[in-house]
Amino acid sequence: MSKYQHIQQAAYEANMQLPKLGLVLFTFGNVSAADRDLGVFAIKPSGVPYEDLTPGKMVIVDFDGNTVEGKLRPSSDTLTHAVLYKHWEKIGGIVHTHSTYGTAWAQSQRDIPIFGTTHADHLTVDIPCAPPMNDEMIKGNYEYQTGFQIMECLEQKGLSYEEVEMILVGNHAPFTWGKTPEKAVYNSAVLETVAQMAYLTEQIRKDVPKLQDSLIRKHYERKHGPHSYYGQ
Ligand SMILES: O=C(CO)[C@@H](O)[C@@H](O)COP(=O)(O)O
Repeated sequence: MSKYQHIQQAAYEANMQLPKLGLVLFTFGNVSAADRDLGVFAIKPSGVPYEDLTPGKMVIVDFDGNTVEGKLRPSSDTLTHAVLYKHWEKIGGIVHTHSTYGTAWAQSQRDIPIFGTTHADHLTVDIPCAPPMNDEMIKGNYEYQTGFQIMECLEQKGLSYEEVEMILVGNHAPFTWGKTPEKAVYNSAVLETVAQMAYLTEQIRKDVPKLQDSLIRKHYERKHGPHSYYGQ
């Protein structure tokens, strides 16, 4: 019996939500669940179809990206997860998907504008898109660099990872996180829904005005409590 079975079970259950929510195809994407006291996380094995997953197949990795337990190769995005767990002390779950609308916005290298209250219920700002990697970063370790691409984008925009729990990585796809893997999965579904609504909104009308700050504040604080607004 693995001493990590609690996070293997949590990672397995969260991974199985992705195909159920229509957020992944075949073996795209991955979810991890961390135990911060043990300094490790359980992550989906690379290239394994969701229908073949079991809790025991989740690979245990430390926050430096070293495999601690497991026979299978951890996800190819493991180092991105490791960088974020190492630098963001309050997160316990990370999701990466190639969900259609979120990935289309990431490929367009655009932030997803805040057009409506559905978006404002979850964030008070546009969903950020990290600029694509430069040649220098690409020469390095791609997945390791993606973690820094994500952190640097939030930092440059003056955003906190505890308030904005989702991002698009330019030319790649969405990453989301949260205190738990369940919250990270929830955030991935919210991102995909908001991405689809924003795309369709721009199809209906090109010059769409963004939601006014007063309504963003009203909606966000109604859901998250007074003085929780952090928009720009
Ligand atoms: O981002 C990508 C590929 O661009 C990965 O999420 C996707 O192919 C899944 O890879 P893994 O099976 O997790 O190694």
